[in-house]
Amino acid sequence: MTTAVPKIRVVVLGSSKVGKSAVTVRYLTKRYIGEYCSSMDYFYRHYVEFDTVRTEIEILDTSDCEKKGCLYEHIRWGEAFAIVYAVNDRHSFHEAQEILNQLTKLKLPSYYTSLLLGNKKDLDHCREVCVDDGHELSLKYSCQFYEVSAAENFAGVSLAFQSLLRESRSVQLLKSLPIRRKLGVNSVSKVLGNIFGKNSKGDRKKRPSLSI
Ligand SMILES: Nc1nc2c(ncn2[C@@H]2O[C@H](COP(=O)(O)OP(=O)(O)OP(=O)(O)O)[C@@H](O)[C@H]2O)c(=O)[nH]1
Repeated sequence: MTTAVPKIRVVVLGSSKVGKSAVTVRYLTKRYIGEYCSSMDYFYRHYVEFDTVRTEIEILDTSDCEKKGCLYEHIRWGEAFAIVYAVNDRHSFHEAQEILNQLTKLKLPSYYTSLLLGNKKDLDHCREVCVDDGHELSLKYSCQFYEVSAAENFAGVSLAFQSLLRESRSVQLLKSLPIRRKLGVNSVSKVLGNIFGKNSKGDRKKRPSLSI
């Protein structure tokens, strides 16, 4: 009997021209491509390995979905979300906040994971959004937060996507556990500890590796 390959559906959202395609392609290919055809959504399929388990990743890099009116559809489809803004564009930060707001309204109470990504960190000289604003917003919506530059390097972008995927995979594993009775607080902390790398005494275990 063949076991199904686990799958994570990722949606990349954000205002126009913040670098959604740039960060997505940087993550997938390590390359930076300056210009993309706007007004198109791009769909990618990609595989990563979590603790020797091959996982299929589907990434939807969206474009102008507020104007096209397909935000709702994209939010319904995805289970992990990267919300991108540009640090030199205050308006894009407000739009990111609006998307996080919509996510909360449309997705809860089902599980989803989200990542707030401040792109174009290299344009520090014309910054309109400070790091603290990003942190604050991520705390408000309980999402991960990274500032990156798709133009300048691969490492930051890769780390951000890996964290989002790892959290999403952990949530999937938790959901798939055959819980027949209510777990006590200790049991829940044990399960979380196993996934996030702590044992029940609070000692940190070696983090499982992720190769892409
Ligand atoms: N300086 C700088 N420019 C960037 C960076 N990332 C993307 N850009 C530039 O920003 C512009 C928009 O990038 P895209 O990746 O097309 O942005 P997008 O959000 O996918 O755009 P739409 O699909 O039209 O909404 C391009 O000119 C990129 O070269 C970055 O990290 N730093």
